[in-house]
Amino acid sequence: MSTELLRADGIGRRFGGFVALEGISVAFAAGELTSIIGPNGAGKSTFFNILSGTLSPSSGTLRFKGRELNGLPQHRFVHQGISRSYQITNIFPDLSVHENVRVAAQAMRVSYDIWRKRADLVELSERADAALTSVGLIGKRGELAKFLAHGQQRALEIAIALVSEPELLLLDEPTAGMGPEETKEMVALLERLAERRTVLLVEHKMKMVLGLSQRVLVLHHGRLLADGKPEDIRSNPDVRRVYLGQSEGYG
Ligand SMILES: Nc1ncnc2c1ncn2[C@@H]1O[C@H](COP(=O)(O)OP(=O)(O)OP(=O)(O)O)[C@@H](O)[C@H]1O
Repeated sequence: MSTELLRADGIGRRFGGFVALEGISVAFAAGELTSIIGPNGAGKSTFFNILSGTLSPSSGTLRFKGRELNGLPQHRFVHQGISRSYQITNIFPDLSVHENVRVAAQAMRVSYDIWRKRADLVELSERADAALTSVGLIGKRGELAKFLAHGQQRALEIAIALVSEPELLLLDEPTAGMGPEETKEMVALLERLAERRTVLLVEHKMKMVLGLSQRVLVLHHGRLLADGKPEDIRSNPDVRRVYLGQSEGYG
């Protein structure tokens, strides 16, 4: 039987008088790779931001391994075991690849001790390298981040999210801006990452999502339109209707 990791109950979000999300109830099992899709403006980012602690819900409850998360700041989500990547590049271009991840590891520390022992710094460095190995960037550790190709920069963002060793990894459009070749490499990376942890991602590329995910949630107008295995989503008439006329078809 699969263990429930994250549970959202009746999640809603308003922006002024506008209802961006309403009544979303969904539970995520440990070990699954789930994708959230939906047409533009469906509420994907809003929901993703709520699940990662970047945004508070206006209503509803969020629980991680049974513990309520509502009201916790985002760094506490990270300490609970939930880590996210950012779609907007969140890296320091003039730092090396390794330094980018090490800085993230350092920032995770609850308190900063200026008399930190050398052993601690070595440990941070090793953690950074382990995260870089996980995303296939260890060979680039000494390069300045700004010289990485776009796909490699996206992989670096994921390494930054991985350095806290999260149980739940949330990825915001990991293949955004990528061509077919880079997308293929990212999909292979996501598959590898999902072997050892629970992954939840927001994506626009429907064909890729259906090939990669074990489960797909479809949002539409701030509500959960469909929730199921890729094959069920592919044949779901409601999903087909909302995607009709969109440039990103089923492929
Ligand atoms: N800070 C905000 N203030 C006001 N309205 C917002 C805010 N953030 C999102 N919205 C509105 O909420 C709705 C859902 O937005 P959201 O960004 O979550 O959709 P999305 O599915 O991620 O869209 P896209 O695929 O275009 O990124 C949209 O109508 C958007 O205009």
